Amino acid sequence: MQSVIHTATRIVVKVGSSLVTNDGKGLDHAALARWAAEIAELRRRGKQVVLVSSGAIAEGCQRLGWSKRPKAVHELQAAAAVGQMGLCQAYESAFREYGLKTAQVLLTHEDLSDRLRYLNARTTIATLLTLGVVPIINENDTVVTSEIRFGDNDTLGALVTNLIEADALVILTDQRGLYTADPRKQPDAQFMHEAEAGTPELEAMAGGAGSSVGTGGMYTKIIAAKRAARSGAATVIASGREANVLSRLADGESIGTQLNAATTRLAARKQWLADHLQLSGKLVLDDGAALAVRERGTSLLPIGVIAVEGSFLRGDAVVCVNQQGAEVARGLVNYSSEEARLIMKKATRDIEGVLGYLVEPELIHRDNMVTL
Ligand SMILES: Nc1ncnc2c1ncn2[C@@H]1O[C@H](COP(=O)(O)OP(=O)(O)O)[C@@H](O)[C@H]1O
Ligand SMILES: N[C@@H](CCC(=O)OP(=O)(O)O)C(=O)O
Repeated sequence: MQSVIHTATRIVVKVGSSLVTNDGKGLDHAALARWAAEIAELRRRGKQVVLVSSGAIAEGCQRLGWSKRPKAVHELQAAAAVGQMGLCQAYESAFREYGLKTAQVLLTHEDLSDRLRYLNARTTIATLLTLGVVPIINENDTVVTSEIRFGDNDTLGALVTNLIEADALVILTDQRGLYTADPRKQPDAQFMHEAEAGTPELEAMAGGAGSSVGTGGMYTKIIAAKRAARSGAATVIASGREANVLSRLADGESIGTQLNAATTRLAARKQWLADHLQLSGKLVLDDGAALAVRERGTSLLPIGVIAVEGSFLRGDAVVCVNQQGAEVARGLVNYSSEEARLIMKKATRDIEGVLGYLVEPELIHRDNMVTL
């Protein structure tokens, strides 16, 4: 089997607390340096990489001299705030060695469930990737309450994979990959090289949280793979201590456990936009725009829109129809209906003059649109 990472162009790499903090002993700078070197190598091969890193709470506890992870939420939040500083600093210097800039992105559940914030997060991360920056993502632990936390970063990694429509999620952990049972408890458990993500048999294989510093265990990794598969991404669970793990995966070497998505990315995205989004309005396209969007999959510019119907906000889903009323595409719109009415039929360069600001050059970016 050739690893999916060989052909993947956009990859989310998640590293867990136990790895990042050397089982809670403090930031493992040597490991961070290794991953930075590897991610730099992936970038050289033309791949875009987003890093989801845990470790803020564990590092914060270490810096505060707490030998045990506290139970109280406010203490966990304080520890995260202290530790996140250390994480950022360490990643920044590790990546600087390879001439790469990093960006800190802290997300909450609401950022991914609210459509406007979703669109903003998606656009910002895409922009960072285009600029050649490595986004380093963690949960914004300081402001979230226990009921709405992702809690473990496996879930966050999967949601980021969905958010940016990555081709693959790589979860680096302290085990070689997935076994038929927790190898800490059952030493005779069998190693699994490949499986389909999201099957009930797979969920049965994972015990609870494994290490004392991590929170998820293998169960959250399996659920993460199921979520990632919804946007058509495969998940690889592998050891972050394996030498050159990322570049070897990129060479196609089969390392760790690969959990494949049953659906393709394109099919998943069409399904998502077709099923789950309530349409808030309609844009009527002129013949040229309808043709360009449908045949060439281009972004929709304001100049190609001749009428705006309904009331919607930036980030809402709208339907695009041709002058005969036939549906051409659906997508997440960058401007509200009020703004869209002002800028329709206008060239992109005129948007700023009309509105006094430019949010995006397109009314709907091609990445946020599916043609039917
Ligand atoms: N079926 C399984 N295969 C492999 N590891 C498992 C399995 N079930 C439970 N585990 C445990 O999950 C742990 C990894 O999860 P966790 O400690 O949360 O890591 P991380 O901090 O990397 O997210 C392993 O050390 C292992 O003990
Ligand atoms: N946001 C938290 C991560 C939570 C956590 O422990 O995640 P993980 O180790 O991936 O199971 C932190 O930075 O400490």
